[in-house]
Amino acid sequence: MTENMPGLAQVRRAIDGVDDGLVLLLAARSRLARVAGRIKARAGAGGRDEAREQRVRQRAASLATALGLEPEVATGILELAIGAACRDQGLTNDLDQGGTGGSGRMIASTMHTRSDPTPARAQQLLRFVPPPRRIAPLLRVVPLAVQQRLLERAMAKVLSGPLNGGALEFMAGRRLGIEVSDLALRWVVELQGSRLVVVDAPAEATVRGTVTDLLLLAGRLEDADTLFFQRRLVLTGDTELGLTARNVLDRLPWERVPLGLRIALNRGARFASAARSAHRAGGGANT
Ligand SMILES: C=C(O[C@@H]1C=C(C(=O)O)C=C[C@H]1O)C(=O)O
Repeated sequence: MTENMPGLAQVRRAIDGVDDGLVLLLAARSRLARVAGRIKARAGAGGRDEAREQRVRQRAASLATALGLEPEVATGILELAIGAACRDQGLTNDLDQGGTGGSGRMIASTMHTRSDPTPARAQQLLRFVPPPRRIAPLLRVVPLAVQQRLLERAMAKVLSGPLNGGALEFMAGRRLGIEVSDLALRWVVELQGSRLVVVDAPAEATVRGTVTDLLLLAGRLEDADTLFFQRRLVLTGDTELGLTARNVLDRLPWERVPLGLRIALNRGARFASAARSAHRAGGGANT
């Protein structure tokens, strides 16, 4: 059938050549990463370098955009390459409890869940977990005041360091919206004194995302840049306020968040993400 299309065979041969080149380049990258790993190990500084990984992703996304390629194509391939390089160096994706990285932060990578595949049986069971949009109507029976109090308490816990250290001063009198799209939840928070409170007023800037992506961000399993690049988190309204808030959250001293909460967020995010993958694999959409 394809032989009837003039020129197609030649173009496909050229595509094959490019694909071979891609694989060759990936093999070369893998060798170089191994050398980097050895150099770091010799210097006694083995471990993942989150900031470096972030720069790698950002460079690829910018170059791809400049070349008219979807940035996700480049970052997706690099994400796989970085994950493989880390596994090659024997680096794990687990919670960083102040170990090798030096920064004490947990490693953020989209590979966390993918490099730790969910066993087939668990995958089947996860499909029975209702997707968030089906849980949304149930949440509506939770009184608004209760929801607000829970959110205020969670923010006070997670953000106690920046709140007491004055890092959130820029939020004084400003109103930031948080929208969990698939749960149909929406809050507007404002800094009053040293407390973030939920208010009943329009937001100046809003961050919107699914519960799974927001949990992945809060649990540091994915970083804000990746989520914004991939438009899984969307910022609307006053961009400056939104970006400042995002940057502060990005620099959040994770090691100061109570360990129990860190683990709960991490587990919750992994669970939500695994359930989403199971739904997608099962043909579910928008979960
Ligand atoms: C290769 C290195 O090790 C890891 C792998 C990276 C990569 O594949 O680009 C980047 C940072 C490190 O987490 C390195 O430190 O450069």
